[in-house]
Amino acid sequence: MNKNNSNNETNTVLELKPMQDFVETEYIKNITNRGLTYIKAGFPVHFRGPSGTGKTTVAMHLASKIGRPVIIIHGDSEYKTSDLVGNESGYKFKKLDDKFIHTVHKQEEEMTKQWVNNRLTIAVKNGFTLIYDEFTRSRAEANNILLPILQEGMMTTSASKQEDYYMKVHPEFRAIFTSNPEEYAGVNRTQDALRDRMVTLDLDHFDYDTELRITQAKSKLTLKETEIIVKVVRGLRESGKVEFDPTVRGAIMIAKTLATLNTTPLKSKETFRTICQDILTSETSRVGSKTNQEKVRGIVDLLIDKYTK
Ligand SMILES: Nc1ncnc2c1ncn2[C@@H]1O[C@H](COP(=O)(O)OP(=O)(O)OP(=O)(O)O)[C@@H](O)[C@H]1O
Repeated sequence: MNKNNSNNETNTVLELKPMQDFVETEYIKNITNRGLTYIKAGFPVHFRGPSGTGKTTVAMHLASKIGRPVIIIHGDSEYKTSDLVGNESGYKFKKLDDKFIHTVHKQEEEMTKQWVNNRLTIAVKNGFTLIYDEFTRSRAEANNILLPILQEGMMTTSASKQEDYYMKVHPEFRAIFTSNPEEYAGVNRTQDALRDRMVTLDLDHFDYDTELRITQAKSKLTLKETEIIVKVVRGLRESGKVEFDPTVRGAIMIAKTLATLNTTPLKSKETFRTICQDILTSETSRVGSKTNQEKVRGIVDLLIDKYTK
């Protein structure tokens, strides 16, 4: 295992196994198969969509289908190219014992700077699958290094003075990207240039069947009880009156909280109401505006009455 001394993160190589409660509906199969087709054709795939639309999960699922070891990078505005590629870090000490002059045991310490590979280099060199989650969060200057990798199959380790200045990308190297368009701020030429070199698949909130099955898989409530939760969450989303759409995460949180309390929407409508109000106002109004929260409460109340009759 390699350590990145500059920020103390671990360059973990993962062997992805299928997720235990992974839900594979027609929608998920379709998006995964499309992704796999482009990967097989040699193109990087980019899953783009708002928060909670399953980008990271689909990326991991696709990576597990590719079947190679996986390296994950999470986009970060603080990243420099060296955080992706690696840098010279610390010193390697080598002690020399001069055995020829027996009377004088001369000891020398030879110091050589050590190159520490970071995750991108490890993936490119060994032909691993790279998942670059939320890549647009990193600055364009840091991501610049990806252009020749995706375009020419060549990595230029210009951030260093290491010997192999140009490194050929391993033929089994594959890259999967995710991004959230809500976070994509303004004109950023490198990010656009990168996007031209990948196939972007847009994800939206899950269809009813997928959202229902994911919520049920995570909570183990019955299908009938889970349906009520999912209908309330979708009803709020489809009302078009909220600041931020509630996601499958809201439905999962409500269902898991009810399961922990050993109750259900039909067993205790009032507990269900309180939990929905708390979780859904929290998910949909991020600045905590009272007017928005009141609006959400009103819509949620009506939806609960409608679906728990
Ligand atoms: N196919 C699936 N099977 C089971 N659970 C899933 C599936 N897809 C998504 N989920 C669950 O739905 C939630 C949201 O998914 P995920 O984190 O992949 O979305 P995302 O679009 O990457 O979100 P964000 O942009 O906020 O990171 C997670 O709790 C995840 O475990």
